[in-house]
Amino acid sequence: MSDDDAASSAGPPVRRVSDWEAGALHEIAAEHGTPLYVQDLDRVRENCERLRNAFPDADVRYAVKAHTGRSVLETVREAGLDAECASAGEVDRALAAGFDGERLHYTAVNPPARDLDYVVGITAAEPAVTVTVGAVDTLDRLAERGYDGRICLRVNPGVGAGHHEKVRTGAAAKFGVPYDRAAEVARSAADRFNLVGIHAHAGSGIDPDQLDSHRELVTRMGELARELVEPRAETGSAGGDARPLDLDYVDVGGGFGVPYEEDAPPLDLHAVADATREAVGPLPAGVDLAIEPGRYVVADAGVLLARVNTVKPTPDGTVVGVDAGMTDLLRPAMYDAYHPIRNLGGAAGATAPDERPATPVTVAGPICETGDTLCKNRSLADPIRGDFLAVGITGAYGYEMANQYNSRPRPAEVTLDDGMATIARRRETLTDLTTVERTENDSTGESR
Ligand SMILES: Cc1ncc(COP(=O)(O)O)c(C=O)c1O
Ligand SMILES: N[C@@H](CCCC[NH3+])C(=O)O
Repeated sequence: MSDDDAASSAGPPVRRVSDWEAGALHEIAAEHGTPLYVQDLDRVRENCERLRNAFPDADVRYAVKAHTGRSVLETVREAGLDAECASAGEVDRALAAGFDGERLHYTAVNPPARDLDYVVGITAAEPAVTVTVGAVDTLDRLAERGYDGRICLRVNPGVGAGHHEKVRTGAAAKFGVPYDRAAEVARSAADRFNLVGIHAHAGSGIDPDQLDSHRELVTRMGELARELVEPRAETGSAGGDARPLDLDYVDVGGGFGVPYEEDAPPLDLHAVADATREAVGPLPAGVDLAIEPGRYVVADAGVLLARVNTVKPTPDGTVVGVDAGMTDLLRPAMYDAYHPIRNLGGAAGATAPDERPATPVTVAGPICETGDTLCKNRSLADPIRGDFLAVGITGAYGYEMANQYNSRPRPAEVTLDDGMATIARRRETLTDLTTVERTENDSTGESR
């Protein structure tokens, strides 16, 4: 089946910023103010369905870090996906959104003691939360806490991919046990814990031209799974240990890219799925394929609405000041990431944006940093003070990376469900900025 066929049941392969209904966004912005994230749960559902169509035989785990909002987690759970969590906080959110422990995978990267204590603690009540471990020290720290639950071994496959060097994890030494030690560490882990799987993740934002790296990673993981489950004596790990292990899955990570540029082609998910199955090769009986996409599920389900407050001609071109900046959407400042921007109009008495000339502009936020721009020298329908701008493809790693730098309260978020807008996360207030600070009457600061 091609992506076009799948589209009939799960919508088009990507939703562009031009596909959003301007009138509806105007109404939402007028009611809730800006900056404001809007997340469409119907689109999240479509994306889940598209993934399940493309990978019907795989366990699909949503990488919660992309968007942790409760209604998004509930939507993903109802769509039948499991959850991959990066911290105790994400596990807690997923449980609160109704995921059963057995549908949760906690990927522990240099985990703080507090996170391990939490997960070991809840495992008494939620026996099947799986902890994915990428270092022998982490195994030891779990054993010290009496953990005897499900373990997955994170492997560093030595091959990475992704939209920016800062998000290529597959070859970064921080992540996982080096590939050539993985079999030995897996066998010793199986002596102490219930080892159920192996895992690797190439990185985030894998575009069509990086599929070779994904393929290489998957090939290595398929080979490792066979070596562990169906060892031949001569392929035993160091010391000649060739005991067969009993694994449930090989998780080849997430990272499926979405097109941010207006003219970039969408990933052909069915081609990715075919390449994945071919690269992993024949898996031993009882071993399933697992994937853990985040961005693909939520990115094009979201837009960020901002309002133009300043239009300034300068010798370097027109600078359009808006009320959303790098504290609301960090990706352009952090990765030079491109997000499409559409002028929705709305300035009092002004003509509709499609009747205005296109002008090259830099869109800058309210933060006291030169890098606080959402785009540079981009052609937009001539912005006028009072217009609303829609910044597209912000549903993944948008609100999640928002912060309070410059003492700016985080923005609000509205979800759309069957077109109905509901406030999902209220706008922070100035009071929220200081709620964790010690006061004169509070000697420890810990009770608040
Ligand atoms: C371990 C792990 N799994 C899954 C993901 C999801 O990546 P993406 O949102 O690009 O699909 C990430 C993020 O890079 C990750 O670190
Ligand atoms: N935060 C990154 C993705 C990193 C995913 C975590 N490993 C982004 O916005 O593209």
